[in-house]
Amino acid sequence: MKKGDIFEGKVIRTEFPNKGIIDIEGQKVIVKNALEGQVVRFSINKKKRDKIEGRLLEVIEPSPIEQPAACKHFGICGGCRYQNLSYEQQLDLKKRQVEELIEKSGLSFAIENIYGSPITEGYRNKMEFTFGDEEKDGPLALGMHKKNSFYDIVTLEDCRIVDPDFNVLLQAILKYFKEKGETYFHKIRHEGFLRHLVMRRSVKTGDILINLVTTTQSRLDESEFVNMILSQKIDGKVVGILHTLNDNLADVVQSDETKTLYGQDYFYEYLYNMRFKISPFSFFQTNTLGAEVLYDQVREYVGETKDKLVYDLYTGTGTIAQMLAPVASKVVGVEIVEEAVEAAKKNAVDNHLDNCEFIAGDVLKVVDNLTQKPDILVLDPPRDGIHPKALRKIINFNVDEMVYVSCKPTSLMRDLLVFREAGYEVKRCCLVDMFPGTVHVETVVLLSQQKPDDTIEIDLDLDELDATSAELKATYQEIKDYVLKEFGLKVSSLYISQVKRKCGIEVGENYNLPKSENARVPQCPKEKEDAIKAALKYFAMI
Ligand SMILES: C[S@@+](CC[C@H](N)C(=O)[O-])C[C@H]1O[C@@H](n2cnc3c(N)ncnc32)[C@H](O)[C@@H]1O
Repeated sequence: MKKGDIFEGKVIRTEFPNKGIIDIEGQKVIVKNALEGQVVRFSINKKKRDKIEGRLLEVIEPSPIEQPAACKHFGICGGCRYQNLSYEQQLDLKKRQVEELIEKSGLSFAIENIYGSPITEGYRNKMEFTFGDEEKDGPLALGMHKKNSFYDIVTLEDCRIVDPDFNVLLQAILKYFKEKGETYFHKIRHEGFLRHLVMRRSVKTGDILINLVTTTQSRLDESEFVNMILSQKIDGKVVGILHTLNDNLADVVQSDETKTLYGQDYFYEYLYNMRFKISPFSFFQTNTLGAEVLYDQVREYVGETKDKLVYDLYTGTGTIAQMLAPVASKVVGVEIVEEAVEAAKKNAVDNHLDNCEFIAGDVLKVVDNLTQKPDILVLDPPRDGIHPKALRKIINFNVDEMVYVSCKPTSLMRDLLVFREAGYEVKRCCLVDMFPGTVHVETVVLLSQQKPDDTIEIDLDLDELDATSAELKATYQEIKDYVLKEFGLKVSSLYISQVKRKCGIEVGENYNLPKSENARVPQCPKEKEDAIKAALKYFAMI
C-alpha cells in the first residue's frame, strides 16, 4: 500500500470526531468524513509508520443508518457532518465514540447517559460567517468554509442550525455588498475588505446583535448599511449593529477597534430566569436551551454547596458561577477575556448575587494568588483542555471533588490521565449534545479523590460475602498479601470485590452497598485492578 493507491472498502466504525475506519488487508486506514456502514472509494494520501490516512473519493454504497439530510448544503458545507443521521443515531454514535476513546485511553468508567438538545434545528444563538468566493475568482460568497477547503466558501441560503433570521440577514448583507462590488479579504494576497459577519441572537427575547468585521482597506457607508439591515423583515429585533476593524493576518475574528453603528454593543440572554449580558467578544454557550441541560448536569454533579467555597475556572460570562452562587457560600470565577469578566460582574449585580467574585486573567497565573482552598472546583476549559502547568496547580488545591466540563473529548481524556496519576477517579460521567447535526459533544465528569477513608461508609461483611461461592479459592487477606508482595500495592477488600465481580466471580449481594444513598463508592484504579487480576490468576480463580 503506497501513497496514491486507490481502494474500496466498508467503513467499520466512525471514530471521534469523523474518522471512518477501514480495514484493508489487515491494516487500519483512517478516512475522514466516511460514515460507518458506507462502502467508499478512497486514495491513500498519508502513510506514516503507525498511521495510514486515506482521502474519501466517493461513497459507493450508503450506510444503512443514513437518511436524506434536511440541509440543502449538506456534503458541501464544512459545518455539519451528521445531518444525514436521525437524531437518535447521532446520539448513539457520539456516545459510542466517547466510550471508545475512554477505553483507548486506558481509562475505565461508564457514561451514564447522553442528553439530547431540546431543539435540534435553529439552536445556535451565535454564528460566525466568512466572506470569500465559492471558487477561485468566483462571485462574492458569505457563509461557511466548504468541506475540506481552507479558501472556498459556500453561501448559506438555509442553514438549519441557526435561527431563520440569520439566513434572511445573511442574504440581505451579501446582496448589499455584491451590488456595491465590494471585495473580500484574500488570505494569501492580504488584499480586500470584507472578512466576517458575526450574528448573535437571544433565544429567549429574539434580540439580535450584528457585527461586521472588515479590514481598513475600503470604507463602509455606515448609515446606508444600518438602514439596509433595519429594513429587513425578520421575527427578532436588531438591537445593535457593530463594525469591527481587523487588519491582522490571522483568519480569526478579533478587533483592532469596534464601533457601534446602531443601538447597543450587547444583548441579554436568560438562563434559569437569570439575566446575562453578552458582549461581542465574550463566550456564551452557543445553544441556550442546551446550556440549561448541560448546567443541570453540572449542578447535579457538584451536589451540595451549602456553606461551600466554589471556584469556577474558565467562567466565561460567569454562567456556572451564578447558577451555583445562590446555594453556595461564595463562588470565584476566573476568565481570561476581560470583557467577559466585566459582563460577569455586571450580571452578578443584576441577578442580585453578592457572593460572586470574578477575576480577569489566565488560570495558569491567577490560581497562584488564590490562597484559600476551595471546597469544590468546576473546570470548563476551551477545546484544547487545561494547560499542563495549570493542571498541576489545580491538582495542588487537593480538593475532594471536581466537575470537569469539556467540549472536546480527546483533550479531556489526556487531562483525565493526569488526574488519575494524581489519585482522582471519574465517579460519574455523562454527555450532553449541544451541537446536533455536527460531530461535537459536551462531556461532564465528576472527579473524586481516592482516600483511604472513602471506604468507611461501605458496608462489607466479608464472611457473608463469598462464603457460598464455589469459586472461592483464596481469602481476601491472601489476595491482599499477594498484591502487596508482588506489586507493592495496598488494595482494599472493596476493590477486590469489584474486580472479582468484573471477572465474573460470584460475590455476595451485600458487597459494595453504601450505608447512605449519598455515600461515595470509590472505584478500583486500573493499576490495582491489574494487580488484583494477577492475584486471581495466581490463585487459579480466573
Ligand atoms: C468553554 S468556555 C466556558 C465558559 C463558561 N463556563 C460557560 O459555560 O459559558 C471556556 C472559557 O475559558 C476562557 N479561557 C480560555 N483560556 C483561558 C485561560 N488560560 N485562563 C482563563 N480563561 C480562559 C475562554 O475565554 C472561555 O470563556
